[in-house]
Amino acid sequence: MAFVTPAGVFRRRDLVSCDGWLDKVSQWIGDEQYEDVGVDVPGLEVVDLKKSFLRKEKGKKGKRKRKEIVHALNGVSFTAERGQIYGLLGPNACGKSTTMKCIGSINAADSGTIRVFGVDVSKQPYKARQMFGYVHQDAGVDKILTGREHLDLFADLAHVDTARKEQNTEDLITALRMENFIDLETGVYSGGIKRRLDIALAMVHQPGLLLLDEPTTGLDVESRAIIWDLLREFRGNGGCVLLTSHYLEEVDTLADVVGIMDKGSLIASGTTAELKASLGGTRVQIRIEEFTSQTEAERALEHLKAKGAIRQGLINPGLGNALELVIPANRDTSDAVEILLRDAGFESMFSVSKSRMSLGDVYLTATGRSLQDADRIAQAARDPKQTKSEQIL
Ligand SMILES: Nc1ncnc2c1ncn2[C@@H]1O[C@H](COP(=O)(O)OP(=O)(O)OP(=O)(O)O)[C@@H](O)[C@H]1O
Repeated sequence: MAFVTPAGVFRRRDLVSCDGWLDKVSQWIGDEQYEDVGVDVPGLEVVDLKKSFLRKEKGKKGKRKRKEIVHALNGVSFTAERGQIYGLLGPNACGKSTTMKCIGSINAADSGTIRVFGVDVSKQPYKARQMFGYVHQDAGVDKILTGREHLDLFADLAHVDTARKEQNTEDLITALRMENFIDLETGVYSGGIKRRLDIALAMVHQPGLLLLDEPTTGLDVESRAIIWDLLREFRGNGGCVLLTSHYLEEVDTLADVVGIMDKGSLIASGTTAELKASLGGTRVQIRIEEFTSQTEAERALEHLKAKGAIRQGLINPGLGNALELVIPANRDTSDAVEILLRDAGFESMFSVSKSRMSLGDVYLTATGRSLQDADRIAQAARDPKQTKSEQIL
């Protein structure tokens, strides 16, 4: 686990074992980190970001190790303004965390530019870190310290003066409703409370940009609602947020602008309303039978494709092999599809439902896969050893 603090990036082992660590940190921070920046620059600018990894597979005795280059980011560009939540959406392994890690200066990008409030992250990392707070994908708190001790430590690392530290700490404890937990060792915290503390740690030095890598994955409903409220308040005060998520609903609800990532590239971006409107079609779900066989569902889908009746379509095994279809705007929607299916010998439908486009449909239309399917494929392709080493980091 890495802690990203304004003073640098540290591993958990540094935190527990390094004597005199704070003194060392003090030498690394200069006063220039605290200079004000212009108010007109965007919170975050990412230009043509590229990053590849060399993935090495450990060979068995006597056998060669296999090496493979993974192009995690293929030139990603986007801008997030102040007072805006920018949601990065995409399946496993599409490059969301790598984007975050490059912005957060955990990974060095191969090429491209990242500016946080106008400050180039690769040229002035310490200054940039003063301006953002980073919440890692996995909870990054230490078991042996209390929540308050963590906050104290992180505020000290950022050289927050005592009065401001006390005020910020109290504000965050109240906003995240942590009063009953803050003086307990974090070893006894539930996942939701740990996550709330993680967010408090990222905000204790009052950054202008928050980088949140899947902040609510697996959280209870209460913690999620509390975090959402805090993010809305932060945005309302002019803060800028970059958020990655697997949850369509979260991005749809929170984000002002959404970037959809696939295979290391940003394939679409805009407000959720713009993205949905750009599709200009209708979403239809058809269940031929309550439980349609895979063969019959495939035959029906092929028939609709051959007739040019749909723009995208897939079979949903989780719903009795239902057909999930995107029908172009100029087509007469579900009735025409039903007639075509009847022509192909499918007598009556178990159910037919129409809806407006969702963010999931935007993804489906852009990639030809549902987000869930893309997740499953990426999960299967991912190297388990590398995944483990990323988790340890
Ligand atoms: N340190 C690393 N070494 C080798 N490959 C890596 C490393 N970090 C990431 N990758 C690879 O880069 C690609 C993008 O990974 P990344 O973690 O950015 O995806 P993601 O979209 O955040 O997925 P998830 O939601 O599962 O975290 C993946 O193929 C991943 O295996």
